[in-house]
Amino acid sequence: MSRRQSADPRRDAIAEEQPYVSRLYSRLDEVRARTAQALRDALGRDGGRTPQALVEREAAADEHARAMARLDAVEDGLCFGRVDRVDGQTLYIGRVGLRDAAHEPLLIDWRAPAARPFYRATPGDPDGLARRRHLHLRARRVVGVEDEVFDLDGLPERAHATLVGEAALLAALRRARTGRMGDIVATIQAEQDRVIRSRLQGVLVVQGGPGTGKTVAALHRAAYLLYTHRDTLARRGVLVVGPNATFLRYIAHVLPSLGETDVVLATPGELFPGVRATAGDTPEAAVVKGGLSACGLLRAAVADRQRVPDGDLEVVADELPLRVPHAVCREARDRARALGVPHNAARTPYLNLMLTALAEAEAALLDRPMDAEDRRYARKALWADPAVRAALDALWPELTPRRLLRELFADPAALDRAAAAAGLPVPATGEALLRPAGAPWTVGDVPLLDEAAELLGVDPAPLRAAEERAERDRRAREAYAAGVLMVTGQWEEETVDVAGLAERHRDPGPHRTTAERAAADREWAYGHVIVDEAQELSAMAWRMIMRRVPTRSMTVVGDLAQTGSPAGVGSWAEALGPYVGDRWREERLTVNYRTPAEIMEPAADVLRAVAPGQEPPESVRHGGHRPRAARMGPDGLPCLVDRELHAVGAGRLAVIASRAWLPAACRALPRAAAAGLDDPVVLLTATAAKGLEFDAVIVADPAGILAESPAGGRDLYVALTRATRRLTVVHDGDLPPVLSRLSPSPA
Ligand SMILES: Nc1ncnc2c1ncn2[C@@H]1O[C@H](COP(=O)(O)OP(=O)(O)OP(=O)(O)O)[C@@H](O)[C@H]1O
Repeated sequence: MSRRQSADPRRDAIAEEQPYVSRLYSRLDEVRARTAQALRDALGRDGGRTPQALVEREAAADEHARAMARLDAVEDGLCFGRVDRVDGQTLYIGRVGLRDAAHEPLLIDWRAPAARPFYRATPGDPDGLARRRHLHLRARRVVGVEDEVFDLDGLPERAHATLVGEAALLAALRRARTGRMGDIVATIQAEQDRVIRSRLQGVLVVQGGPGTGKTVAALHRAAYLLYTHRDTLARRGVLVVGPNATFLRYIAHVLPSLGETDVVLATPGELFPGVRATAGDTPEAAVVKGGLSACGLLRAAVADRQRVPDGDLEVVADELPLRVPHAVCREARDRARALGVPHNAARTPYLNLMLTALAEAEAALLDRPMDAEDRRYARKALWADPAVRAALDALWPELTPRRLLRELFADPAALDRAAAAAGLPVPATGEALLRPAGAPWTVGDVPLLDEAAELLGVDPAPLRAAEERAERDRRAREAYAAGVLMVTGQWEEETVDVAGLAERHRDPGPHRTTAERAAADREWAYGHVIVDEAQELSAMAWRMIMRRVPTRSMTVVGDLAQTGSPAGVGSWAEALGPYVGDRWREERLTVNYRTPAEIMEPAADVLRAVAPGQEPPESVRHGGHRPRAARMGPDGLPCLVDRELHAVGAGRLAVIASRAWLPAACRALPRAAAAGLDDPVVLLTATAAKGLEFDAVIVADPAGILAESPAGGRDLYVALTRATRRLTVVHDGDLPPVLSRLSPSPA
């Protein structure tokens, strides 16, 4: 280098990097301009006026628009790393891959194999690197660099040898929270990188304590898989399942910031198209609905809708009193059941048998012989009679999943019959499930709706409506095409046919992305499914999710020590065994990036009490504010909130309260009660706080949280581990013994 070295090597390094970074941004601008032009061309293209051509144009424009969005997403922090290999090669690592005009790589996408050593190299195993450099950019300017030199001879044995880019990592962790999760491309750690780059096939379980980066690593894995297997996954889509809408909003920004927008994010309550369930169940109902014995309950409930009249079937049709003997009705039902097809599919054969029996009763009454043609006609005429239709509908109705469940849960006698047939306790099962017919759908209902859809078969109503619509459209197109041929004088030409011309004018509907199509289709098979907070899922929810991914290509993320749902799983083997046996692999994340060691101490006491076998994760950060306990009632909260807010400056604060304190806390903090995650202060229950984090946390009424559910201890563990900087526990009675480490101080 010809430039003279100054006394400040860091400034020299910044000056050394700026020209290369500027070149990267110039190249990014060129690629953007090219993509914008391609988008304009696609929009302006006149490929003909047929609907097909319009859709093709829309699809091409959509592709370019996405590429544009991807390029826009990488503006901030385009390049964040550089590696100098021992073989003399230097590579720059960034959010996207860029090549120069001669196709030589300028910037390596963080997901490319060549970027791997940037994340994996440690002093103990430098993976071919002589040096790793972290670059910090602000608005296209290099403002900081930080080097790790893998000079093994010069390095002592260090306990933190597993941390990658420690200073950059700590700087990232010290930043105030914004209410939204951010990406971590610049500071992914080696154990997280193993999760992110694990192969697509099979089930990967990521088990780790709070704050170990399970969620953020899983989202980077989605981006990595989409990059590495774009062909398969762009076609089939990726589904990310998260526990609730607040959590999905919290993580929603991560994938777009990595340039990936085509992923379906859904809660378990949204996995049945057309239903958005948010209501919870009582613990008793959650246990009944979540256990696999709910399958037997639903099977019995469907069988209960395939009825035989108490005596003979008697119907007055067209003023004739018709009678079908009880035994014939029973035989018709048993024969339809024996077909072994779903309820709605077996209805047509059942109706045919019953209409034939009624037609024969009619013929006998009129003393009229009947041939096959007469029988067909008589069946049709009988089916048109409202009295006949009502009688047969009552015996074998056409059912949708919603109707089956709504009517079952509102009918105590039907619940008892189904529970008894399924070998479940009577009347306890019915008492747990009974509710008014108009009650909203609960999250626990959704896997049951899905199960019911399997038992009932295709919902015939929308199918019939779609068929009728398609037929109407076809006739309209043919009439239009015939008109065109008349006007153009081609009517007589044999080479032009009306149906063919009509087909060319078929409107295939608006272009929809894979994610949109997948989210609307219950039977969509995703290319990969990521399940976060997976410990909360019931056995029935697992059944539903497994239907969405027949290839079993999945990432299952969770912490068994944080299970709050009474229907949640006890072990990963229990959850996954029924679907993949023992063919799943596990990665463990062991380092806590969120909670400082001082806050983890009382949390670890709680963990030892509620989950003795589980180890708390090791905190990266030490030496922060010591957590404390304060005796006060809900009316002391506003003052404490003000003090804590002042202490965290621009950061975010959460009050996590027991359900017992919630009404009074809402009155004391009305703004926080109505707030979202973007607001400075938010009031939540421990269940709602799962997966989230805040600079400061006030845990209100720990004794209440402990007492409120069988999983109260785990809920308290979740609440205590949400803080990145400050934790205060407030209580009006005695502090629970498990928190005795927190010395009470006057409020
Ligand atoms: N390598 C990293 N670099 C920078 N920040 C990180 C890194 N890994 C994790 N974090 C940060 O640590 C915090 C915790 O991550 P995350 O929410 O993914 O943890 P989790 O294991 O899902 O926690 P929980 O089980 O409590 O939901 C987040 O703010 C995340 O951005």
